[in-house]
Amino acid sequence: MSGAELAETAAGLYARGWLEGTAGNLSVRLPGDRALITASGVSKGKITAADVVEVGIADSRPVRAGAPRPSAETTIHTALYRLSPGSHAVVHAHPPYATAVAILAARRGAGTVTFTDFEIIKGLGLTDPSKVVVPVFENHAHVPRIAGDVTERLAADAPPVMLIGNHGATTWGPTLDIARNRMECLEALCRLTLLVDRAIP
Ligand SMILES: CSC[C@@H](O)[C@@H](O)C(=O)COP(=O)(O)O
Ligand SMILES: [Zn+2]
Repeated sequence: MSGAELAETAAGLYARGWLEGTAGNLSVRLPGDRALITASGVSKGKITAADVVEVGIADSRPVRAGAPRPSAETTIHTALYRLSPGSHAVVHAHPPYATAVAILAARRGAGTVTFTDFEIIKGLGLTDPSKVVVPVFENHAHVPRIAGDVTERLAADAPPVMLIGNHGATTWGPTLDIARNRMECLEALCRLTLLVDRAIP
């Protein structure tokens, strides 16, 4: 896995309008309990090899001195790698429909959003694709607090997708392509739900 693969996937998501401004962050797991993550505050539409940072999964800190500042959401990525040893990539984006659902869920104080009987649920790779309960985490200003909530609340059998209230979505999986596909599936679920006006508690 390399910075070039992160850049290519990020550019694709940016082109879809899911990473406006400097929004979004992507990472891949590296050997040796490390991860390669996008730098903070740069346009993910045009990142280069200079805009990715190696961090430790245990401490979320850059491995090398003088590296660019890693994503502000590094602690969420590393929490997911610690919770899910089979996951090798994490994608965070602000896709419009998923973000709209995250806003509605936060307004209603909903800790989960349930999607039922959509064919696209199968794209999440669940054992039972008839229904998916997506956790919604509070968007604390201090991001490590969100990571703490993820560590505390994410069940062992949780789906590989989550929403952050008033903010966006994060997905993960065994490869970067799969984590990106899951983001597309979550966005489709949110779009369909808003189109047919169902599912939000
Ligand atoms: C455009 S502001 C968005 C940020 O606050 C954050 O939510 C985000 O997605 C990107 O943060 P970053 O630190 O660049 O990885
Ligand atoms: Zn974000």
